[in-house]
Formats: sequence, structure tokens, C-alpha cells
Amino acid sequence: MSKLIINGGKKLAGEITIGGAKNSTVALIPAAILADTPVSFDSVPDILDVHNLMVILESMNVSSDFHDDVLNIDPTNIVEAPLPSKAIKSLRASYYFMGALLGRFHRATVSFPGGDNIGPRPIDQHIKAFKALGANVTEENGTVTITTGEEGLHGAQIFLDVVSVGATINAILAAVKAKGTTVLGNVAKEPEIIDIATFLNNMGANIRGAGTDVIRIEGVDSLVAKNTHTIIPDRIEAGTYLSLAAAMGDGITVTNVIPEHLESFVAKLEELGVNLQVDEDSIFVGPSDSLQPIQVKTMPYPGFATDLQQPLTPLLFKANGRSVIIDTIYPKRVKHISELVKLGGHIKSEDIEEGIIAVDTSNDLHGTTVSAGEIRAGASLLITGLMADGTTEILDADNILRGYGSIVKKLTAVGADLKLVSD
Ligand SMILES: CC(=O)N[C@H]1[C@@H](OP(=O)(O)OP(=O)(O)OC[C@H]2O[C@@H](n3ccc(=O)[nH]c3=O)[C@H](O)[C@@H]2O)O[C@H](CO)[C@@H](O)[C@@H]1O
Ligand SMILES: C=C(OP(=O)(O)O)C(=O)O
Repeated sequence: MSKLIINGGKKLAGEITIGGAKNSTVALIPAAILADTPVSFDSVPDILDVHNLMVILESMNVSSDFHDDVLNIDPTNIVEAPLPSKAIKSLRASYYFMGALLGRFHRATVSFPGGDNIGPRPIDQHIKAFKALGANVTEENGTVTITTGEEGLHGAQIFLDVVSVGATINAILAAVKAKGTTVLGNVAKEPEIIDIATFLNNMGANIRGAGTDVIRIEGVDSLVAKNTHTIIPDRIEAGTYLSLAAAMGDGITVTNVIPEHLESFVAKLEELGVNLQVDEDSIFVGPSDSLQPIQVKTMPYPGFATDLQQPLTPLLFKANGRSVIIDTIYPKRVKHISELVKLGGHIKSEDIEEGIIAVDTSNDLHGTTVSAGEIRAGASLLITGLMADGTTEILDADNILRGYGSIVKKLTAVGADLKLVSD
């Protein structure tokens, strides 16, 4: 595990360019094994999740190379093989190999995924979808085995009980080559889901309605890549840097953003009183004098993203009074609280069952040693470390590197003083 060492308290100015979306990329890579040809992605973020997914691909004899934002994957010589459990456990999205392997081989054996430790993360809706498509699913010692009869998977009507990004994408991956029509109801509407559908449709899939509540899929026999797929910008990385820009910026432009994907976040920045200007594909944040406390409730897209509640928190320390965050998606997503307190943050969990967090004005932030319990907890420590006087050491920084590419380079370019030390 690496650590980040930050000398905080410096005003930042300049430009930060956002990379491709982690949550698209980590689904697109497993989706690539459905293709009958090599595939190519660009705007790929240089994050640990990508490198771990490449290790998983290699175990199936799927070659991949990654240079300068471009990832080429050749699944044409794919074989069925046990997947490396260390890599599988290192990220959440390894569960997409369930849907992708089912689509490719009509069977899959995948151990339970890892990913961020943010409270219970069941996959019952994924399994419900696989079963509805005709699969048998068994689970033993943390491994999920999915099989089908000779006839393979067939289309089905599936209504999700819970709006789930992962279950929506996994059902698409399994259904895209199933026989007949699948109708998925009560699905998630995140932009990353549209990105996956666009990639698959450009290869000949027939997926309609991504981005709405209902997705219809006509199964096809073959998927053939004809061009490079450019991954959409990461709205969570963008929100993280916007929060930092509002807290410590002396004029920062965040570029390569799709502002429509950030509407709920930008609305909260405006409510706080942040001075910003939204342009076609960039957002400028100027210095802001006085900030008002706000209430934030996380919701499925287009609501306020759970992945942005922790990155927004350090900015709330600057507001004039108590702000309240309610995380309805992951009420137990509180790994940042004890660490922020060590940095001088006035923050507490008011009700762990309901996910209610109170954040008070904190004018005495000071550096110390803290630990990044998960990716977005880490992002909140990174921002707070940059705001705090003195030196902050963030241990377990690999959790941050799971989803933030080139952080030292991006932050140094705007005047931050930080370095990454590998153990
Ligand atoms: C790789 C990826 O894209 N990760 C994102 C994805 O995670 P992930 O896809 O795992 O999250 P879901 O959208 O599935 O979870 C949403 C809610 O549904 C519940 N649930 C989910 C599945 C299921 O079978 N049963 C069930 O009860 C979860 O516990 C949670 O309360 O969406 C989350 C919610 O926006 C984000 O925080 C993650 O960054
Ligand atoms: C929870 C997250 O990631 P994952 O689902 O990949 O663990 C996140 O990106 O905030």
C-alpha cells in the first residue's frame, strides 16, 4: 500500500483535466470479452482498477495493452479459466465478469467481488436477473457458479426491486446475446449505463432505452468492433476537483466534463454560494468568500451521487454553520469521519442507520497521519489535507488510486505540494 504526503494550506490555480469515467471503464473492460474481434478504448483512466482488470483478462488468455489513455483488448483467443482471486477481490466491478462470461460461454464461476468497504453490498438483484434469463445460480464459500442448459440464455421480463447500477449493467451483459427479447424495468439511469449500451450497440447489439427506467434488448449472435470507443468523462472525479477548487482555489478550470452529468452537484455548489461558471465542456470555479450551510441527500442518478458526499464534505467545513448529509444509498459510508476528526474536522455521524452526518464549520484544520478506508473517504482526506496547515500523511492511498488517475501530476500542476510514496 502506498501513502500520500501532502504539505497543505497552499492556494491552487490553473486547469485540471478529467479522465474517463471509472465506473464506465470497469464495465467496458469485462464487456469487451463479448466481442468477436479486438476492441479499443480511449480516454481510459490510469487507475488501479484498470490494471487489476487487465490481470483478470490475462488469466483468460485475453491480451491487453494500455498506453497514453488507449487500451486495446483482444478477446479472440479467450479460454475459460479460474479467475485470480486477489485481483477479483481488489475491485467491485469484477462482478461484471458474471454477466460477460454468461453472455460469452453460457456459464461463469466468479468469487464474490471486493471494492469499497461502504457497508452491505448485496448482489441479489444481479442473481435475480441471471435466473430470469434462464441461468442456475449456486453460491458456495464465497464463489458464485452460474450455469445454463444446452439452450443457453433466453430473453425475459425483469423488474428490479432495487435501482442498481451493477445489476442493470450485469443484466445487459448477460442479455445482449441471449435468444429473444429482454425487458428490464426499474433500472438505473446513470450516464455510465448509456456508455456501456453505446459501446455494445456500436458493435451490433440492439439495446434501447439506456438512460431511462426501461431498457429493451433484442439478443444478437455476434458483436464486432468497428471503431475505438471513447469513454465518457468521470463525473465523480470532476465533482471531487470542483469541491477542491471551491475550497482552495484561486481560479481553477475543470475541463473535459459533461455539465449535464453534474447538475445535482453543481446545484449544491451554487446553494453553498460557490462562485462558478459552467461552459460547454468545462467549469470554472473562482474564489468564494462566504459559504452557507446546506442539506444533501444522496439518491440514484440524476440525484446527488453517494460517491460525491465524502468529496463534498471538506468544503462544508468552510460553510458558516451546520450542514447535514443523508446518504440513502450507503448509510454506513462513514469511514472518513474518524479520520477527518483527526485533521481537525467538526463532523459526526448523527444516525448510522439512516446515514445522517452533521458537518460543522471547521477553521482549525491541521495535518496529521490518517488512513484512506475506501476511495471516496480517501478523496475527502486528500482535499482536507490540501486545506489543512502542515503535513498530512494518508496511509492506504491505494484505495484512492483505485479511481483517481495521475493525482500527483494533476494536483502539482495547479500548485499543490504532494508526493506519493510506494511501500
Ligand atoms: C463499479 C460501480 O459502478 N460502482 C458504483 C455502483 O456500485 P454498485 O453497482 O455496486 O451499486 P448499486 O447501484 O448496485 O447499489 C445501489 C443500492 O442498491 C443496493 N443493492 C444493489 C444490488 C443488489 O443486488 N441489491 C441491493 O440491495 C445496494 O446495497 C445499494 O444500497 O453504484 C454505486 C451507487 O451509485 C456507486 O457508489 C459505485 O461507485
Ligand atoms: C464505491 C465506489 O466504487 P466501487 O463500486 O468500485 O467499490 C466508488 O467509486 O465510490
